[in-house]
Amino acid sequence: MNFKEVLLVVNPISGNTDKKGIISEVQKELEMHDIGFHQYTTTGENDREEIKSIIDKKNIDRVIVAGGDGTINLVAKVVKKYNFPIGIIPAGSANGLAVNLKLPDELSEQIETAMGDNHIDLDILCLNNIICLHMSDLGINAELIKNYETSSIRGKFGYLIQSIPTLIQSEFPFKFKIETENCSKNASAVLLGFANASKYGTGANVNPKGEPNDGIFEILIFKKLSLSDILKTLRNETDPDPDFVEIIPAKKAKVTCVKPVSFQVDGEYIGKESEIEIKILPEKLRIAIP
Ligand SMILES: Nc1ncnc2c1ncn2[C@@H]1O[C@H](COP(=O)(O)OP(=O)(O)OP(=O)(O)O)[C@@H](O)[C@H]1O
Repeated sequence: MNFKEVLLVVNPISGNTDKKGIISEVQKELEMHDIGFHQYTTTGENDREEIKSIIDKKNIDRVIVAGGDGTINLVAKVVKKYNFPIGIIPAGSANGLAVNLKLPDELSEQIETAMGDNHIDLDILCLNNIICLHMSDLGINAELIKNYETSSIRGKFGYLIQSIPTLIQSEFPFKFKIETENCSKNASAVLLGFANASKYGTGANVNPKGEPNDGIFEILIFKKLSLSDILKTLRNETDPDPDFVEIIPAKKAKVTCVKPVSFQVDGEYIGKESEIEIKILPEKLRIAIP
């Protein structure tokens, strides 16, 4: 192992699960290899500043994140300036990035991967100056996340409960103008996705050709809510019907909304937006993979 000091960043609320088992296993493994163990528990406030300060003061040379996509995104904002990889112990409600990176299900294998030498240099999308590692979207999914964040029930069940009022209240379809380096078009959609990977955290394979390290992102125009097509994506069928989802690869793009539309990045609700500028940052994020 070519690192000496590890910071474990733990989100205590993510996925509505207790993280004591993860913390003790990571600590045990590091002690066995004579590697320094440091822990930071997120509070939801000033986490970036606190993490940066620990990395600098303790000469941290690997960060392991135990949380969901929102926590990984938070850590990425700090760590992308440093040269070491981050390891991921998936511990969120829907671990979209972990699903796409095919991280193992067993904690012992997750720890082994997080401390291993294999890595991927992940593209980092930037949407209106907000970084995205996995999936962002405008429309009904962001409305669902907004309703989830204001409710008291966490975890997957919380999302399920919010899906019905979200469907009833939503004013879809939303109208957009999409401009990329290659095309300009108007679109009407239930959801307009910006994908740096192929799957949502549910495992729905909505962007079968998407790779997280190819220097390209995909704009996904979901034209209708179709249960049969959603089930096909969940069954991992890799040939989506163009009447359900149209996919536009791009290196940069601008999307203008006819009316402001709810917007989310890596599972965090941002707000209602009228215009989104999307590009890929020149720097990459190094993540340990199996
Ligand atoms: N101690 C804390 N108390 C409350 N919120 C926190 C705390 N630490 C982090 N957060 C919030 O957790 C969110 C990130 O959660 P993450 O996406 O990693 O997991 P998740 O299980 O997908 O989350 P959620 O249950 O919200 O879907 C951020 O909004 C962050 O502000």
